[in-house]
Amino acid sequence: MQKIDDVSTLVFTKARGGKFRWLTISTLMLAIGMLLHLVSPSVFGFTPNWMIATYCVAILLTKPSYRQCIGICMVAALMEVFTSKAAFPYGNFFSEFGGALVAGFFAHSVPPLRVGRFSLRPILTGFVTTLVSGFIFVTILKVVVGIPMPVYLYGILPAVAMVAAGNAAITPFLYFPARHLFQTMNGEAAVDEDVKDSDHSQLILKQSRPGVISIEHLSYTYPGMEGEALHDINLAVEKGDFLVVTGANGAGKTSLLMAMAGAVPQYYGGTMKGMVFTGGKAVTQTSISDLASKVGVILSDYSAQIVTLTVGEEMAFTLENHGYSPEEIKKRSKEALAKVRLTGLEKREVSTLSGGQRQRLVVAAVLAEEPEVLIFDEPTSAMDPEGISEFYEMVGRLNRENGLTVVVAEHHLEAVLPYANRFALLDRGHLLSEGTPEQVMKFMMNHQVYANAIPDIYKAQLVLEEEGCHFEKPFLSVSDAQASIARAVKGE
Ligand SMILES: Nc1ncnc2c1ncn2[C@@H]1O[C@H](COP(=O)(O)OP(=O)(O)OP(=O)(O)O)[C@@H](O)[C@H]1O
Repeated sequence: MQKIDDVSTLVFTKARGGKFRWLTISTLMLAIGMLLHLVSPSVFGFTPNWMIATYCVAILLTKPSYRQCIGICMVAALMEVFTSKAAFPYGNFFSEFGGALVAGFFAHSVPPLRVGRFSLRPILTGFVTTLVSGFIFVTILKVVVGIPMPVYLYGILPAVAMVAAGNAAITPFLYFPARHLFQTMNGEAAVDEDVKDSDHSQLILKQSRPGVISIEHLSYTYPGMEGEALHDINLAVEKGDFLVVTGANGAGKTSLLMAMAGAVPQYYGGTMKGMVFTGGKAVTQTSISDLASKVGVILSDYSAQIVTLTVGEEMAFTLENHGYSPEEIKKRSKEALAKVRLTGLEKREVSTLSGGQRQRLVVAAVLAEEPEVLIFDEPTSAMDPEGISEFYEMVGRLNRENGLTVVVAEHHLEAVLPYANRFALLDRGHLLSEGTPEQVMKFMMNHQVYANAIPDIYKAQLVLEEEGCHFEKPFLSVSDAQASIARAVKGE
């Protein structure tokens, strides 16, 4: 174990990909392989092994772990066993086990070996994997069926080499279009064949200051992007804080929130410098699902987080996956629904709820997991002014009464700032100012950065102060202003 004292020098790279990207891509590739296997076109008189070629492509595209490679290849072997005409088809399980290790090795440890823009790796992977897998298969066949040695040596082994050569030819023909297709579907940088994932498992990383979330020298670049979305951010979120993060479009608010939840870089991939500690753990050393039980995230597109038909089912969904008993699920659901004022709606169909109620349902489902921190990414973008006030009244209550730490990315400052004790301003990936709402608003005003977003009521206070008035508290809401002006008029 290596102890790292200065996290500012740490660099973490990860190829983009959700947890199940390898599974979806390999399923698709194997289905294509099966289809081609059944149709069996031949190349120069030899029938290539389409199943091996397609799993090589899936493994090269997604770089799954060795265990996942074996999983993919066992599915391929099963398909081969069902369709094989060989005397001992079960040999496929052994041969594809070998194939999985070889293809995994090429994906993880062999560089792309470029000739111009063209990578030789798919050719080599197709050839060597087929050679090794084929050798294992025919050798098992020889032992089990009793093939004579001369036939094995001079007939079957050369045939294996020919099939391997055929696979060397077809693998790039499958690989490059598939790569192009996934890039088009997922964005330019979806397939990062040259990115070698960092491994922090052997490092001892210590948070340098207290806080449920500590962001230390964080810089982050999305996969395939040139510029940094976040640059050298240092920010700590203490237990019980209500932190609002603001900034113009593209300032980096969502990226920062996703870094707090570990989705950056673990889900999005890319390159991260520095470190984020959430719940006392470095995000690169904790799985996203572990982080999710500590940090609940409500996305701006909250509807995408609803996966079931009724309110009760939605509440139970994640808890069931965590293995809670039916009694515990019922208790947690009831408590969480009460916190968001949706008591008694368990039987209601989600489609009959209003937008605001749906959002509160998503909050309740997250609350039922009893996280320490709630993260909201621009939660009010689709709400009317009344809905916005009601929403922040609820979030403020969860913060004050339930002791939940809250982080919100928000443009509409008027409704949220009365509940916030901390405020941060981002501008083109830089944290320009951080402190109390009053300190940061003064900074925004003085430097004219995103000053249009400052609530009018606070601007009115600044005008009055320029005229010589003095108020003890900042005007964060109309009621703050009324109370302060009333006290000033009475001369208190
Ligand atoms: N998935 C992605 N891949 C590549 N670049 C991205 C991705 N998401 C965001 N970016 C880029 O990162 C930068 C910061 O974006 P981010 O979404 O974090 O900003 P934001 O402040 O939340 O913006 P908005 O208010 O518009 O939601 C922008 O330049 C954006 O184009």
